[in-house]
Amino acid sequence: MAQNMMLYWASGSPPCWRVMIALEEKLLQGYKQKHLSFEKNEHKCEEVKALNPRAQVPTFKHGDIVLNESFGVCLYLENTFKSQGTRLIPDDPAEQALVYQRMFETENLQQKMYDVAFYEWYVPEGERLESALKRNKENLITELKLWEGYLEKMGKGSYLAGKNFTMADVVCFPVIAYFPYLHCPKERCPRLMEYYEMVKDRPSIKASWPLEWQKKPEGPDTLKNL
Ligand SMILES: N[C@@H](CCC(=O)N[C@@H](CS)C(=O)NCC(=O)O)C(=O)O
Repeated sequence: MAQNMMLYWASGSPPCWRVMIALEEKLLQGYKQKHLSFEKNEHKCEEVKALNPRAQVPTFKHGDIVLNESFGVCLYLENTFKSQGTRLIPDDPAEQALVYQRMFETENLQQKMYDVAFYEWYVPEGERLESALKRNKENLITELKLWEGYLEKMGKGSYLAGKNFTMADVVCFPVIAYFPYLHCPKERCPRLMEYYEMVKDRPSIKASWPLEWQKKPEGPDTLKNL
């Protein structure tokens, strides 16, 4: 089944990681894959460009079907292989609504984390402002408080959208994993860090753990002063 799937991916990319977790959860191991290096600009190759006009990863193909948005790939896999592996989107309307809510809210957490963690990467030297970085940090702290509140409300041992591991966890875990990796103080998000500890050894997550992180478990300390 998975042999006619192809994933173009790069290590450490949260969008790629979430697709890989979904593939694992849906028992689609054995898919074809190409690991591309950002450093070598391999994601800009003609093979990817032919499928994805933005030349980004993940780029995913199943037979003749091409999908290159990570949330889209995750939803496609769940719908196409509903009864295979972990059920990631519940049928109950209220539960389903919460899964979708947390899934798409992840974009906020991801962007606000990037705006601090990768500020120097995104903003050329002459355009950097202390005041902008400070504002980005404040925005990220406010966002983290929301997620802390969600976990607090659901109680200890809960996943992001309730008592079961769902698509909300598939898409958000790779973003949450960046906080300890980039040295975010635990006090900023103690509940998220408890959640991280609970989920990090799940087989789908371990099987897809970023290769660079395996070699060097600590990343740069760009979230240290949050
Ligand atoms: N909305 C896309 C975003 C994909 C994306 O931003 N990919 C990044 C890696 S995390 C990328 O390919 N960056 C290289 C580039 O844009 O040149 C998704 O969720 O799949």
